[in-house]
Amino acid sequence: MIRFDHVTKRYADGTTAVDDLSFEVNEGELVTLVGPSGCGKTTTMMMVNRLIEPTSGHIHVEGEDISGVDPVRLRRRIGYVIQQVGLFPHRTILDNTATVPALIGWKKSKARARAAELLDLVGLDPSTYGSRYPEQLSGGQRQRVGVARALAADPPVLLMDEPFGAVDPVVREQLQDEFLKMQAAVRKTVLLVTHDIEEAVRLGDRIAVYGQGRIEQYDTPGAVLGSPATPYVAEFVGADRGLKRLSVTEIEPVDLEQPSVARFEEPPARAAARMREDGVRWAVVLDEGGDLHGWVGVDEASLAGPDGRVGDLAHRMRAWVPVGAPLKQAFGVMLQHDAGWVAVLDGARFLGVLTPAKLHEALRRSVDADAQGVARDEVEFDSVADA
Ligand SMILES: Nc1ncnc2c1ncn2[C@@H]1O[C@H](COP(=O)(O)OP(=O)(O)OP(=O)(O)O)[C@@H](O)[C@H]1O
Repeated sequence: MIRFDHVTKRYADGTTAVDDLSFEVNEGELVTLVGPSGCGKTTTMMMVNRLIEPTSGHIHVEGEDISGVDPVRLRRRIGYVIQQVGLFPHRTILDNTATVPALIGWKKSKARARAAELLDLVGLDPSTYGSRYPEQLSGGQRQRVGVARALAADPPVLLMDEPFGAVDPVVREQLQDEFLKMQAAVRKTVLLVTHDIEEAVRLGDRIAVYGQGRIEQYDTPGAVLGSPATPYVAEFVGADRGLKRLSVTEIEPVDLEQPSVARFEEPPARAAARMREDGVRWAVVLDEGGDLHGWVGVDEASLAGPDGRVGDLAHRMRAWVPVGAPLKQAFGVMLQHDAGWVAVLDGARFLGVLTPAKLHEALRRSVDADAQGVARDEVEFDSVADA
């Protein structure tokens, strides 16, 4: 979708900002360009919409060599979001958002309807915010308008230069979440520049880690954090990359342990006998369909009368997460509830529990899976406990 072919940019003063760069961004993919100040990220991005011309090499967008495309026509296909947003101060939010559709000749009513739709998409109610002026919005809200405006003419490609850089960390995280949700719906091809490795990891399907004018590693967040290609990348992603990796590694069924099970309808005494046999203090309570109804302790099940059902004794399971959630979330839930494990659910269905040992194993398994280029359940793995 976007392809760089041996692209070099040398400025007039001799600075080589980008040095023989080749990489490709697939359709619908969000690629983050991350690296220290002055490494050439913005130059890379601005060559895509021809605000900067390469010294040599070729860039293709949607299969077309852009050096032959009229820049104005090219930019209509490419939304552009920058940190300073650049809203027109004397135009309403609705008119600001409708700028590009109006420029390319849409009827005013159609352009405004589209703008209202986009404002809604970025979480700003057009009936409240549409008639306001930029100075009447918070920084975070202005940033959202910037995103809405860039999407207004429905361009296939979106370039974003530090789009969430100007807001505080809490708002930034919120904007990132909203943007990810939106991207899941609209699936644009996105190049996003950031100097923040956390942001790069959080947003990118793939990350390009820049050294001086060059990409040092181009891979998924998991792979970059798990197996940095060079000492430079390792240094850049930081010593706490194991922690960062927790937030990009999803819980999979292969990571889970199966605890003792007590059936919802069975007599408590029977469940208690089984728990004693298994040498455990508690069991999860499941119905016939495998849905989770909480947990029950061995002592209370032993003490219950002969007529009851396990289901009547079940305690609510507070420590749980959905399958596919990041390991970091599971870890957070464990700490929050001071629990030694968390239940993992697929809807209401119980899949197993994640323990700290299994969490560690999942992390190691995902590092190996990325290094070997295979799925996580294909990794041959000797756990510490087996050794
Ligand atoms: N017009 C210019 N003339 C000369 N050198 C320039 C020009 N624009 C940028 N540079 C230099 O090119 C290099 C790359 O700049 P670029 O803006 O692409 O970096 P960046 O990675 O986006 O940095 P930042 O994160 O600070 O924005 C830097 O050394 C910069 O000083």
